Amino acid sequence: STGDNGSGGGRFGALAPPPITEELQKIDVNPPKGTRDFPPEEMRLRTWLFHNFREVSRLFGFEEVDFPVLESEALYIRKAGEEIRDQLYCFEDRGNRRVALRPELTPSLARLVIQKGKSVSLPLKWFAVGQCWRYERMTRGRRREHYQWNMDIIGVPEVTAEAELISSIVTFFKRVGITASDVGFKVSSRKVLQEVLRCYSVPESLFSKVCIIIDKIGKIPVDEIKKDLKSAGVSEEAVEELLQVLSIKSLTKLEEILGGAGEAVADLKQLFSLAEKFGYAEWIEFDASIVRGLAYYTGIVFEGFDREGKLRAICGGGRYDRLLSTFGGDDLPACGFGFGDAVIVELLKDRGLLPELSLQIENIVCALDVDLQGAAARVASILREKSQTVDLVLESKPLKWVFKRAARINAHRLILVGNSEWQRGMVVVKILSSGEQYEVKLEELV
Ligand SMILES: OCc1cccc(Br)n1
Repeated sequence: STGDNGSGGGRFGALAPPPITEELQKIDVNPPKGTRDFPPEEMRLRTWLFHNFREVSRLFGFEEVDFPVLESEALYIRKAGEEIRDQLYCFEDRGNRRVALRPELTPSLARLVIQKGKSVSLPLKWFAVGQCWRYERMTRGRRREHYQWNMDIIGVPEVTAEAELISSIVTFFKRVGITASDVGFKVSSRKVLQEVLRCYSVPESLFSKVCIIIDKIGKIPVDEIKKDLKSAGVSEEAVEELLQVLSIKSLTKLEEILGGAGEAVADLKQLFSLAEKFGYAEWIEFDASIVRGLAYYTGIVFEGFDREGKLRAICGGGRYDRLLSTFGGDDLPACGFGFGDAVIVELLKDRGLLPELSLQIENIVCALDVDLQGAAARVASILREKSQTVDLVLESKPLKWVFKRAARINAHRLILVGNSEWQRGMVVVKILSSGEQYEVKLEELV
């Protein structure tokens, strides 16, 4: 015997340690800052949204892909001073590897395309719906995760690829009831910037950095933009000309300034012509100030905006013909877009377009006697084998409870398994909307 009388005193009385009681700390039941739970109602809306993303991607002949949420940090280390770099959710794993929660999907797609190499035939039309992360100081109260729908076309140098992508987003908007009077696309090309910078002999090596600075137009004072451009190495004269050109909102005016020989004007004219053919010309407008905030864009860029000007950009994308070579691969023409799951829901709410999504269950099955629980389970299985949805009451409950649950889950009918009926191979069916009630043979239950 240990002489321990269980009082915690033990043989040596006071010397023994006190009994260890599990300190039950109440954990914080909220999700981490900037992240969301998706309880059933929110999950139904998310499923509806993603279903529309996937349906449009299917209509356009795109194949679904996905990648790890965790990627090598190296995929996102670009020296152009992007916001996405400053907000990288990165850390060193237990193998001392620098890793990051993906802030976007395009670099993963580029990595997979390189990995696949010649084993895939071009053009590739891939889409993904994936959670992306950023570590932003919560002072701005913004989220740290969102789900992005991406569609990408790899291997098509022509502007038809960008036109097709914009068409897919317009198709999505129309599916969910959004019209050209609700949203539009601002379209430009980074080649506009490139041609202006070349006129002032600004080195190509500054191109990405200048784009990232220009993308801050409207977000920080213009004097800061000018200061940043000059400290990046752009001459005062080039800065003034650049800002002038970026204020242009007409393609005709742009052609007057840049001339009609450059690729920028040619690409944009072709895109607007294709928009007419696709039937979405009323959705797009030229705006030279659009450059987007990712360093790797090289040509056409676009962003979806709400015409009331209340929300941040709904989606954005463009051409990125040089991304693969930054990962050591052979360059391939590429373009794509990202479409977040949060701003669109705010827009749908604003426009009264959120769908009515409630749980719909065809049958609630209940045993009227505890000895008939097995019989009720059998009825449930028979109905499920006929692809009928069944909520099986799993415990002995008063009928009042069953009717309340039936109402809560929007059950269409109540199947009651009672002794006298079961003895005759029957069950009772009650149509809950009408109150109609009848007996039916088990084998005839449909
Ligand atoms: O829109 C850029 C972005 C990237 C990751 C997570 C969130 Br929220 N937002």
